Amino acid sequence: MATPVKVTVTGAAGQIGYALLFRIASGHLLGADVPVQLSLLEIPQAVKAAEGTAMELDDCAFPLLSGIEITDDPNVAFDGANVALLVGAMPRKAGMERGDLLSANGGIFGPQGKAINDHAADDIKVLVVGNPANTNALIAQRHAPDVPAERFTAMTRLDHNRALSQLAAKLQVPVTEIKHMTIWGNHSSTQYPDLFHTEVGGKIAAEQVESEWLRDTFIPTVAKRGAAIIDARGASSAASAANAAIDHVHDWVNGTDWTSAAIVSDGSYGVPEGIISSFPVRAQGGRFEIIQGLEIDPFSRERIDASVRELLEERDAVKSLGLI
Ligand SMILES: NC(=O)c1ccc[n+]([C@@H]2O[C@H](COP(=O)([O-])OP(=O)(O)OC[C@H]3O[C@@H](n4cnc5c(N)ncnc54)[C@H](O)[C@@H]3O)[C@@H](O)[C@H]2O)c1
Ligand SMILES: O=C(O)C[C@H](O)C(=O)O
Repeated sequence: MATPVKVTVTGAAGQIGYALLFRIASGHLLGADVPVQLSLLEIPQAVKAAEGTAMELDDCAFPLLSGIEITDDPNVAFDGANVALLVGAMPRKAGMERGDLLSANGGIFGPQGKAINDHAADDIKVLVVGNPANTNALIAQRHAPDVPAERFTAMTRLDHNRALSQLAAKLQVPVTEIKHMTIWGNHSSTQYPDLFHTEVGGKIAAEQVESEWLRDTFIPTVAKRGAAIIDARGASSAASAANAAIDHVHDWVNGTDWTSAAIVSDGSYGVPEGIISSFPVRAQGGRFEIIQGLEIDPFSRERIDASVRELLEERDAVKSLGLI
């Protein structure tokens, strides 16, 4: 068998962790022929619960799972890691915005970024799920000067999938007929799900829906879906978040011609260089690249700029907290 790929999952005993680990171990993250070594990072109080999940993973006898290690030490957890899923962080409660979690969660990501810098494998790929995901990814990236910045990403794939599903329901088409969906900006209520480049049946989606629906229903439904889930479930999204994390890494590694991911900006589309913002991306040879050359209409420009402004405010807030 090939050498196993080491996948480190933080917050392994949490609700996303529980929905994620079994799918990684069964081959959905990297492919049905890629053996996986799992490394679970938890805080000391939750190590026992992570051990319980590991017992269940053992009991599945997954052919691709070559081993599981569990630790509360980031230096051990990230040692030799090829893929790191940074999930461990507090979820928001009803009435909070994700940005309200910055001071509670920001402190987690500096030490983890440094541990990745010092111990991870040369090909490390990092996906930050813990909220506020974009800015936590920025914190981690800034603590890892030896790792190429492009390896730090944050998750907007859940927003992308939500947008696909809402549009498919509206137009009564299968999600597979929708091409070129894009989420711009922050994984927050300012995000901009863009239907002006999305195509359904080869035609622009924005031209197939009423402009009021696009503005007053579609955008807010997608952008506030996380809060609606918390309201309905009494807990933040877990299985759909785990599914999106699988999609993000799977496509990053195996390639895609178009999806959404929050990656370090190179200044494209007027998004200031260095912040981690969602773009339309393709993946090729294990690298994301921003899809270039899209025309941005004034309606879209205003919304992209608003979300980017929020990212700049979050960056300045973590600067003043001494986190970057
Ligand atoms: N980007 C997205 O689309 C998206 C979607 C859903 C949830 N989230 C976020 O993901 C995070 C996790 O959500 P959840 O529902 O699994 O929460 P949860 O509370 O069920 O689990 C979080 C786990 O993280 C662990 N943890 C806390 N600090 C840690 C640290 N320093 N190192 C390792 N583990 C640590 C906790 O012990 C806990 O087991 C939250 O911040 C949530 O808001 C993001
Ligand atoms: O909304 C949240 O706080 C959880 C997560 O980010 C989501 O989008 O479901």
